[in-house]
Amino acid sequence: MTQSLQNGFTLDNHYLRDLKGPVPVPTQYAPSLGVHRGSCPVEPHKDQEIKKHRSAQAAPLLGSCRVQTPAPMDVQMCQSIQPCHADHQGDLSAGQLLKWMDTIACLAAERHAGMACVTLSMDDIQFEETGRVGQVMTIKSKVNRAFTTSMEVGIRVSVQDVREHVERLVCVAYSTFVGKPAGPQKVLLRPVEDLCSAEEQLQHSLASERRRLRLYNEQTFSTLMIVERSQNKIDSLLRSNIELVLPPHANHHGNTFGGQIMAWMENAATVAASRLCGCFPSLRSVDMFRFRGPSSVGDRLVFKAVVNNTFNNSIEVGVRVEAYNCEEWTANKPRHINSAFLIYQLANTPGDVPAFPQVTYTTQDGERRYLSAIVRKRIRMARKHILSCKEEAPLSVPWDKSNQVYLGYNNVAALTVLAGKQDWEASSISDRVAVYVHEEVELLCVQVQMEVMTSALHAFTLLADLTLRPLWDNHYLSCEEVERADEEETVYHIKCPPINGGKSRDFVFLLSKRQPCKDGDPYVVALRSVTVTTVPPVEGFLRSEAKCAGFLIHSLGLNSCKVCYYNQVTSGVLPYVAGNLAGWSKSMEETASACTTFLERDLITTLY
Ligand SMILES: CCCC(=O)SCCNC(=O)CCNC(=O)[C@H](O)C(C)(C)COP(=O)(O)OP(=O)(O)OC[C@H]1O[C@@H](n2cnc3c(N)ncnc32)[C@H](O)[C@@H]1OP(=O)(O)O
Repeated sequence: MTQSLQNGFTLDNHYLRDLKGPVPVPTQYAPSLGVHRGSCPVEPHKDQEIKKHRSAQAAPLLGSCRVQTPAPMDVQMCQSIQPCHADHQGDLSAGQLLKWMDTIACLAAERHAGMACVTLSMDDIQFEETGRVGQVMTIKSKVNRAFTTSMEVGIRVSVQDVREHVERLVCVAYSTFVGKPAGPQKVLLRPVEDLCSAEEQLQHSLASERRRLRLYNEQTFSTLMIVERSQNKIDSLLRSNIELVLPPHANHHGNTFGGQIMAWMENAATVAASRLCGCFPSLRSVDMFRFRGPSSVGDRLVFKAVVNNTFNNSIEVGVRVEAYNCEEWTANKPRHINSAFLIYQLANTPGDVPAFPQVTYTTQDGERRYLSAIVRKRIRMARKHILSCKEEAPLSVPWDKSNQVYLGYNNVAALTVLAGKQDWEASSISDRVAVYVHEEVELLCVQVQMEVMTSALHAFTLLADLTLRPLWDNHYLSCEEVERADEEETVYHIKCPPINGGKSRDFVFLLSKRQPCKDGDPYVVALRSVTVTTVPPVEGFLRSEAKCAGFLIHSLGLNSCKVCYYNQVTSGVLPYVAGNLAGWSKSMEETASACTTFLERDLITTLY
């Protein structure tokens, strides 16, 4: 049963949702020990441990204060979309949605911290749907994990047409909040405990991975910001907009409401995007809003929006927010309080090929923004795949010797199709190694090209013997031959080390190798996962799968060749390439160099 409360908040008999003011707490949600939430009773002996842990957590620490608070719960808001929330086309304005999301996330954060909190950042958001006037938006939030002084709040937004009873997902977002310090001391947060459901546990562990990504993102942003400050040129496309912060724009602590700042940013970006396109592109995603410093009533906020680059079906608009109080305004000394990048797409009407006008740059600063938009697109793509953690249907096919011809053909054909894909984007290029990525809707592939000073046949011989791979690839702990069907098809069992605190993994691969049929054809070494009854799951290893991977080796002359490695990224492979895709690791380049060195050494003679 659900009761309606003011401002669209609801309180139901499963979750305490309205956190405004002193709402009576049902006994099962009380923070006292020994009580349980939902179906997760606290065992008596654990009860003592938790008590000890909590009292330790509650002790004040040097230079900080520690707050003891009730366990975190879902907070939920339902809003009926009114004309005042919508744009001129009757769609819910993204700015209004951002305000609701920020409010609801803040309430979850404040419940966990037991004190006033401020938004530090809101991560990338991908909007899957929009809402229309008359529909109902449901926005839920929950603290997934508290770190030291910051905590991650997960936000889920869905929309429902009440006549249809079908709820559609609008977006999932993650905000970071910190306790609002009363003085110079930072507030240390107690950890999130009593993770009952598998989903809560999953989100708790994923939160630290997401944190890693956002802190890495922060470094990238700061580098960009340093360049921006040092170059004081304004591109012709840059548009400025000013807002005066009035009392209705403040939050419940008297600072400028974060949701309002995001809504103004979205407005500035939308104006820049629609002026460029001459139509109304829709906001599809946002690259992290980072609240760098506070602003308050009376500040003038200047929003500088510029279209950085246009791609095949999207454009990126950068928005920078500068705040001035009266004195700063006179002295022309702004405070940089926020920056974000917003991605727009044209609505796809059937038969329409969306086309964006090309952006050209005329200044050095314009060029920097143009190029960094390309880099951000790649990082965004990587983060999307890393964070989506999609469950896949089983990818392995049963290995059956009687079906060897078909399986081998299938293996080689899949690699040939993968290699034939167009639109590979360069990710890193050095003298002898180049890494490329290719993305389609649900598909992410990587390609590593190496120039090797050895004959194509020599490289093929070494690469087609997978038992040699641990000698140059430190992603391989070991590789054992399981079954050699004939000269061309062999099944191997590979064990891989754990990465980034994950589990060790193992794979069972069918390797199919082919010599060129005619001059100019490449040598082929194709790999895909198979299931073999003689290799059951191994304790301590997570059985993982690869759908399509392998090498194409092109001869460039007697003693040189180009080796191209391809991999269609699956959830089992992703942990090993995630760092590369997001830009914090160079492991692919390092492995490629090790491979080149290995192929150029005359190992055949030493090993046989
Ligand atoms: C009703 C909705 C609520 C609102 O309207 S709030 C109004 C809008 N927000 C604001 O005005 C806040 C403005 N910002 C600020 O005042 C300061 O930046 C703020 C939030 C106090 C933080 O300042 P500092 O403490 O100096 O920041 P810090 O560098 O020491 O980091 C503190 C914790 O944050 C983390 N952090 C840094 N950059 C991050 C990022 N990009 N994304 C997520 N987390 C990030 C950092 O690791 C640290 O966390 P931890 O202590 O390791 O747990």
